[in-house]
Amino acid sequence: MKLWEKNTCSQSTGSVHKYLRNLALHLVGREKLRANLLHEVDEAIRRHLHSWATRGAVNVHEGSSQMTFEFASKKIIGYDERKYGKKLRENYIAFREGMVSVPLYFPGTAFHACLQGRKNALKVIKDIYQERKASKIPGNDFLDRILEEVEKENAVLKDSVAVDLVFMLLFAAFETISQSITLITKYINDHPDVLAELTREHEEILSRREDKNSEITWEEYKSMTFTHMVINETVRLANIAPMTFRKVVKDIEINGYTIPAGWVIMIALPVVHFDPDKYENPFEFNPWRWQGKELHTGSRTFMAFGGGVRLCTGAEFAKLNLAIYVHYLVHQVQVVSNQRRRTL
Ligand code: HEM
Repeated sequence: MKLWEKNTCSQSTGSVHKYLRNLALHLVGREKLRANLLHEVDEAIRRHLHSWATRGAVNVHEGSSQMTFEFASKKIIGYDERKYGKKLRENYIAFREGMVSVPLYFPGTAFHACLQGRKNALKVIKDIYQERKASKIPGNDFLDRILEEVEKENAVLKDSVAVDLVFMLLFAAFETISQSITLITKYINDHPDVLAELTREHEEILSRREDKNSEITWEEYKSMTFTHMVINETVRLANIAPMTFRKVVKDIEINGYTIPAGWVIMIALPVVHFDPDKYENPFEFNPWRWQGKELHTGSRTFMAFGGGVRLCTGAEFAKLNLAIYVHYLVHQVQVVSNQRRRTL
C-alpha cells in the first residue's frame, strides 16, 4: 500500500520529473507570483484576518488551515466548499494525521484512516476532473492547464497521473503553509523584540504609501528584509517537512560506510538545522542570525525546502503567503494569546 503513486512529482525521475516539475511551476512559479498571486493572496489573507478579528477566539491552526485550503483548492481545481461541502479538507486532514504512523491497515488505525482519507479525497478530485473534462467549460484554474496537457496528441500526462498530481499539489500547498502560519504566529507572540522590529519594518512600508489601505506591491514585498529573516528562522526551527527520501542508484561510500544501490535513505533535515556548528544556540528563535546572509531557498546548511533538483517548487509561494500574513498581522490585528494573555 502506497501513500503516493509512482509518477507523481515526488516519485518520478528524469524527464518525467522535469516535465511534472515545470507543470507545477505553472501554478506557483515566479511570474505567477508577481502577476497574479501577490494580489490574490493579499485579498484572501486580508479577508480571513478581518473575519478572525470579528470572532471572540480563533484557533490559528484551524483558521489558517481553512484559509489556505480555500485558496489552494480554488486555484487548483476551482473547489468551492459552499458547493461541495467540507469533505475534501476533512479527508486531507485524515490523510495527514496518519502519514507517519505504524502501517497497520485495519479499521480503527491511523494508517487505515490515512489511506481512506486519500482514497476519498481522490474520489472527489476525480469527479471534478471528469466533470470538467466532459463539459469542456474552463474554470480559470490550474485544472484547465492540466487538461490542456492531457488532451495533447501523444500526451505525456495521463488521467490517473493528472489526478494524483492535483492531489499531491493541493496537499503540499495547504498543509505546509497553514502549519508555518501557525508557528510564525506563535514565535512572534513569544518574542516581543521580534514583534517590535517587524512593526517597525511594516510601519515604514505604510509610511511610504499614499493610500494606507492599498494592497502590498511587489517592491514592498521585496523590501521586507527582516520579515524574510523571520520566515527563514521559522521554517528552520519548524522543520515542517522533517525528512525526505532518496533511492540510492549506485553504490556510494560516505565516511567509510558503503550504501548499496537500491537502498532507500532518509535525510533528516532537523539534524542540519539543529547542528550547533552550523547554528549557534540552534533551538533558540533568533531571526537576527540571518542578518547579512543570502536568504537562499536551499543550501547545504538550510534545507527546510529541500535542495538540488527536488528543491520545493512552492517555496517562493509559501514565503509570499507568510510575508503577506505577517504584514497584516503586525499592523492590523491585535492578537491576545489565550494561553498567556499577552497583547501583540
Ligand atoms: C513552508 C512551506 C513548505 C515547505 C517547508 C516545503 C518543503 C518541501 C521539501 C523539504 C521538499 C523536498 C522534498 C524532497 O526532497 O524529496 C518539497 C518539495 C516539493 N514541494 Fe514543498 N514545501 C512547502 C510548500 C509548498 C507549496 C506551497 C507547494 C505547492 C504549491 C509545494 C510543492 C512542492 C512540490 C511539487 C515538491 C516536489 C518538487 C520536486 O520533486 O521536484 N511545497 N517541499
